[in-house]
Amino acid sequence: MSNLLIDNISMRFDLPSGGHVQALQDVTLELKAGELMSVLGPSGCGKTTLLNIVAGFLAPTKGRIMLNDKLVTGPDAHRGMVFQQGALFEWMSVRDNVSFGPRMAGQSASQYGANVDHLLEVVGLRDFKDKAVYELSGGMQQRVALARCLANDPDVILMDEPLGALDALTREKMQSLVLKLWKETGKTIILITHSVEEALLLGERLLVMAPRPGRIHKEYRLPFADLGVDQDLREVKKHKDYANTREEILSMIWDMEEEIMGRTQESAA
Ligand SMILES: Nc1ncnc2c1ncn2[C@@H]1O[C@H](COP(=O)(O)OP(=O)(O)OP(=O)(O)O)[C@@H](O)[C@H]1O
Repeated sequence: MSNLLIDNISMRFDLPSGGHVQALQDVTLELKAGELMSVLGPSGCGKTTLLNIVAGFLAPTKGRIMLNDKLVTGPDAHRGMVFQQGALFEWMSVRDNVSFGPRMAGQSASQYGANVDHLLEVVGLRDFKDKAVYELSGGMQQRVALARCLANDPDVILMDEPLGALDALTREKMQSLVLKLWKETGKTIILITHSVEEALLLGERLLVMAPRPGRIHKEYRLPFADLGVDQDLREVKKHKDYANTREEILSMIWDMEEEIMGRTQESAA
């Protein structure tokens, strides 16, 4: 099982105009195998940059990523990504999308078949396996994206606003599905979201980041994700600590955004 270490990461982007953006500054985090961390913060605080560095798509200017005591030097199958829009192969069937990774890894149909069928069952797509992706709704496409990621059996799943494009009801159903998959597979998950409610419901650990430079502002350990595995999420929201924590985080992010606006207006004046 995986242990993920984000070790003193900084990321500076040099701009063609000559300036630079300090997207991340001294970010250190450790995730144990099977932990689910949600990440929140105002726009531009470095959430996506951090996820891209953990995935190995970007090399940090300082620090390192270690997975199971091995240095991450580029993308590989140990870390799977799920994006806001599924990045699926539109022309392939649902089943071919889900089995894509194992096929590319050289597995035969008899090797991957049972697991792919199991995953299609778990995400509720058994009866849609022969449909083309373009025939599916947005929520179903995200189910395919989740199953496709799991078919590669990554140690860590990185999700960048995976439910952000869905309508409210579908989003709620998918939040329950993410919790179910988390418990069933025991995967380590980092999930970026702009929704405070979603971060509360899905984050066993919840990280609030601050901008300019992007850094860790505060971390919470919360009971709601565990409760949501067995309970209706609407019931979980009635938990005595839910509303207070929600208010606290909302005003924290509101204050950060006010400060950014203030700074922007000062520099424009
Ligand atoms: N390739 C790049 N070149 C220059 N600047 C970049 C690059 N990628 C990101 N940035 C800057 O780094 C900062 C962090 O960006 P990032 O996309 O990681 O933030 P975010 O918190 O994910 O934002 P959002 O919530 O809007 O998606 C921003 O100021 C962004 O403009």
